[in-house]
Amino acid sequence: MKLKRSSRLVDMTAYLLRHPQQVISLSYFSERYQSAKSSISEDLTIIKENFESQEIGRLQTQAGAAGGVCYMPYMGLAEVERLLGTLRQQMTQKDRLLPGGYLYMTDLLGKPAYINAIGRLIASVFIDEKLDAVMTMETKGIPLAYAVASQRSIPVVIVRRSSKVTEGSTVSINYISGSSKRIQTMVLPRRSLKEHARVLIVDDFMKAGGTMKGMTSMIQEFGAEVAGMAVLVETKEEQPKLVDRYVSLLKLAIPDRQETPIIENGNVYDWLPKQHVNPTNV
Ligand SMILES: O=P(O)(O)OC[C@H]1C[C@H](OP(=O)(O)OP(=O)(O)O)[C@H](O)[C@@H]1O
Repeated sequence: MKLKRSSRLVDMTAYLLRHPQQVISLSYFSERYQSAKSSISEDLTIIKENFESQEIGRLQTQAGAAGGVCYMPYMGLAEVERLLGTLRQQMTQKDRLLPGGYLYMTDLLGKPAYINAIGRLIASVFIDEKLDAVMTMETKGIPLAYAVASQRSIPVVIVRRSSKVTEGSTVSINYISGSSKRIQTMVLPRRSLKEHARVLIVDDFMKAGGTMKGMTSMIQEFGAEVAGMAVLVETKEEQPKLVDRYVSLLKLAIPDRQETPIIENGNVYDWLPKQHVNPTNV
């Protein structure tokens, strides 16, 4: 389709936003818009400058025959602070505290606006990491895993508590879930991960870290690698956790006999890549 530059810029931007982390050749855009590569290159420079000034993401150019341009989403610091502030405000409600030191978050995990923003933030933290898959443990971590994976155009791998005849042969490991101090089982179909795959593990909540530790063991069973670990909320108690070097967006503290949870920022600011300057007020 032959478009004038302003329409080309809108269509190209929409195309890039719909194909995160995918290398798109200049030839593709040149044919799509029936325009010279030099015009396309100028267009991409305009988009890149706007993406970066508006903190929407990076537009990386890759040289060579298989080269092209790749949109890598990231969330700017101002948006990070707004998102964490909103989540803290939503979670600091008296009736969210559950027996056993849990926090009711299912309503928040079910809101696309929240879960997609949380996915974009976690993807921002790992923007410089090569990732082949996102792993989570059924059930509440699943929306979060898809939100992160969609920012990187990579698959989600869901670990279950028991094997299903509909998933073929499986690998099964036992782990101690710190929450319940009981030996539990994790199961993953053999087809899920290739050797040397780099896997980001995400979950909605971390108490003792046993579930996260179990998933790292599962990844090792497949000869794959843990590229990182991220949770939406960790508990301030149950320290030290059974894993270290994980990212947490928020931290739950439960003061004695107080019914209202205290929600603080987790360690995410320590993990944000260099283009985010750490705020002074956290
Ligand atoms: O750090 P740990 O002590 O291992 O606990 C974290 C677990 C517990 C909880 O899952 P559940 O609520 O048990 O299960 P589901 O997500 O299926 O509701 C949460 O989603 C993490 O997976």
